[in-house]
Amino acid sequence: MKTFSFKVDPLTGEQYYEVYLRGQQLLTDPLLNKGSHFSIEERASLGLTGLLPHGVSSLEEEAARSLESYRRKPDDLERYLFLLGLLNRNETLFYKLLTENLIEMLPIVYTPTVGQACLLLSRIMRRARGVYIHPDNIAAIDTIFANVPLPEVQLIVVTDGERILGLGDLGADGMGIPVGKVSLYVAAGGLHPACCLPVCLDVGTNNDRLLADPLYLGFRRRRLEGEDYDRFVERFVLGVKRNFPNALIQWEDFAKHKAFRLLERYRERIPSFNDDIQGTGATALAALLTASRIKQKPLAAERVVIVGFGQAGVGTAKAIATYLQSQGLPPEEARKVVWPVDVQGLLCQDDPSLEPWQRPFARKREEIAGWKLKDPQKITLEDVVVNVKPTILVGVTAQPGLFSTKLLQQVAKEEARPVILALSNPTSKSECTPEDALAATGGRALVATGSPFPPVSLEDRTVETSQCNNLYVFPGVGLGTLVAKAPKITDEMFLAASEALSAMVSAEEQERGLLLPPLTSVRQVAREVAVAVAKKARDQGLGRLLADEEIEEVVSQAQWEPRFVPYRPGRPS
Ligand SMILES: NC(=O)C1=CN([C@@H]2O[C@H](COP(=O)(O)OP(=O)(O)OC[C@H]3O[C@@H](n4cnc5c(N)ncnc54)[C@H](O)[C@@H]3O)[C@@H](O)[C@H]2O)C=CC1
Ligand SMILES: CC(=O)C(=O)O
Ligand SMILES: [Mg+2]
Repeated sequence: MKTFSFKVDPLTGEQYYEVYLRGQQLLTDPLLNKGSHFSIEERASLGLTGLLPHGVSSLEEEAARSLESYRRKPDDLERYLFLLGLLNRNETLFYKLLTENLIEMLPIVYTPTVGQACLLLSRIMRRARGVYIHPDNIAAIDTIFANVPLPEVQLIVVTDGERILGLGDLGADGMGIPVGKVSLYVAAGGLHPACCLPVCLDVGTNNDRLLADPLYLGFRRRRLEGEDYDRFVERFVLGVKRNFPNALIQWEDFAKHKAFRLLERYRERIPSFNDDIQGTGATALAALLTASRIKQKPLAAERVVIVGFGQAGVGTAKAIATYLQSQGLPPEEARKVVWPVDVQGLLCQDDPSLEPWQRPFARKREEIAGWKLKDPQKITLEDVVVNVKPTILVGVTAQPGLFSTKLLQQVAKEEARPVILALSNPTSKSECTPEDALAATGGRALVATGSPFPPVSLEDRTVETSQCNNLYVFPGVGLGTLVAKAPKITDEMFLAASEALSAMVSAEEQERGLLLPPLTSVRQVAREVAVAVAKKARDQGLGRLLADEEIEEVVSQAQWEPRFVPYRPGRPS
């Protein structure tokens, strides 16, 4: 259902949209609606005469009006609803507002408020976005995709809602996450909103609260599992390949058992990646590379304890190992820098409950032979900290307060500049706050967190905390892969993303406590990451063979700025 086409006037070179909607229909189409910006000529030619007040506003004036309304909202959830309402009414205006007020609005459209919204989504949603695919409509997958009112889908963010941030199974209410991620693809990555599609694979939920809630809007059954689940996802992927042959798939917020399996099953078949595994790993590695510069100590010489060895934990471990191998370390040595901890404590090779993705990092029992342990059957996080003397501690468990003052003090006892990454989201799930980490380490820690935290005032200085969140990586990886037309996304492309990202942190920013570039530069970050990813793809023989300058040029050209273009009436061919 095409509603418009991009056009260029052959005589003047002017870009415009040929628009197929008229009147009220045009005003209710969020991609096309310009609100009070429609010119007098457009109002006449597109059936809008009399449907709008007299005044014609510039985009800047519309944005100023919206910002006033936004700031009148009493709380974050109301601000979220306002912004989502704007997105559903006038996308260009939404992105103008978001890009110009990113620091203020990011915590609303993304973590933490998006988590609060997902917990309530069936109760607060006013208009659905993207597509919902469930067992009762998967047979009509081609019809579902034909109903998508976008000219060409190139980017899909898909969830099945089973592990939404650290909040667990939220079923179809997890759709807030793909919607939020897509808004960053546009605001940071610069992808055009008309080519991004959020998708919910609503295969049911095992959340009893939702199943019992009469207002829950999702597929009210227990989750599809096993072969039925795999068949369902396969039908979705084949549908994507048939209908949107150039689209890239970003897997988001799946439960770990499915996430690892889907990543491996599809990564060679379709351009796709798992944001929680690979995007997080690449971002955490970038923060560690910056820390390594600050400490003037190579990453190979650090001892990294990763607590929570699921998607984000394994992704971070793999990113570290990939980097160290690129520096010449043999694979086994590279993996040994990481000490993996999960619910059972330190992961050891003789543990029969190890998951396949944990196994390569599990330690040999001989390595802990001399350790003093309270209970040799369970090597706790405290045991690991006392015996390994970590120089870097990474938390991805969704267990708030797991990094206690005592634990942090123990780390600081042995290391002058401990790196503490408390990456769990939303804010309420963080393993510790920057304030806790700095207080326990006498202000010596280099800290980053998954959700935003305010700066911490110490006696002699103020320390800022980077938000170490995959938002720094996924928009650029998506953009770079699409621009390169790469058929797959390799670990080396993610490594290139990490290196480009870390290289952007200036000495002055490092001085302020930042391990990643300031959030105000996310658009340049996406650009640099995209260029690095596209160059790496080319060097690996994937996708288009472009010179460096050509890659830089096509990435710049691909980044859309929120602005209105003129409309001319047309009929779909
Ligand atoms: N900052 C960022 O960019 C990202 C942050 N995250 C956050 O990280 C958290 C975990 O996400 P995933 O790794 O995707 O989940 P996951 O479910 O794949 O892994 C979490 C792991 O933590 C383990 N765990 C739970 N309690 C523990 C404890 N007390 N001690 C040790 N291990 C424990 C679980 O057994 C599981 O293996 C979530 O809060 C999520 O929001 C995830 C992706 C990106
Ligand atoms: C940031 C993110 O992807 C997560 O917390 O799941
Ligand atoms: Mg995620």
